[in-house]
Amino acid sequence: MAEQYFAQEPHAEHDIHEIEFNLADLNLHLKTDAGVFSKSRIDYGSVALMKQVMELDLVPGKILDLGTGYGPMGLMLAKKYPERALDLVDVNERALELARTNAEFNAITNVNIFTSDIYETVTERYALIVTNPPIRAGKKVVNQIHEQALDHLLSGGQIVTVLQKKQGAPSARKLLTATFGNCDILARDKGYYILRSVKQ
Ligand SMILES: C[S@@+](CC[C@H](N)C(=O)[O-])C[C@H]1O[C@@H](n2cnc3c(N)ncnc32)[C@H](O)[C@@H]1O
Repeated sequence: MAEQYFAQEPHAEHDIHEIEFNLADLNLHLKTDAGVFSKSRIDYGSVALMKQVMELDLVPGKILDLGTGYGPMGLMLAKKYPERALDLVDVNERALELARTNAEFNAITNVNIFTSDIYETVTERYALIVTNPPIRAGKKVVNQIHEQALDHLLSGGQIVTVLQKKQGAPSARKLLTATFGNCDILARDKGYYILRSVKQ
């Protein structure tokens, strides 16, 4: 069976790619590799999510990118909010190493990049949690990411997530609504739903 992108220590032979991520007037130059999610281009869902997130008003506080991969979302937010601290976490060590390299290469210093299985090693509360959740890791993991966000957000903090309709966006919306008492669809883009819940 092919190795999954959420393997903790991928063994796939290295295949370094360099890609650009441009959004608004911000630019990132990113290295990707075999064994990590969406190595050839920034995932469509991640771009769709980021377009919405860049427009949000946030309460003061830190930002968490849960399942950061090689860092496209968290590093872009770090550039947008140089005055905020960000935590970027994943279980895939190769992805985390790339995210660290990418932070350094883009001269980004306001990020802390570390291993966390879902929220296992996350101790803070955040103004914003962004996630393009690991659908292939299974519904249980995706549900935990959404449900447990409530305990890791500040009052007024928001979680923004992206799922395709066919990969469970409607049931994720139900769970988020049950957990937070609210869940907006910020955008529908080619079958991707960008969902946002706010901690009251
Ligand atoms: C759909 S990818 C998104 C990656 C990146 N945010 C992007 O936009 O390209 C989901 C990420 O979640 C990570 N992941 C899988 N299971 C996880 C878990 N239990 N805890 C934290 N991250 C996990 C995967 O390794 C992968 O990097």
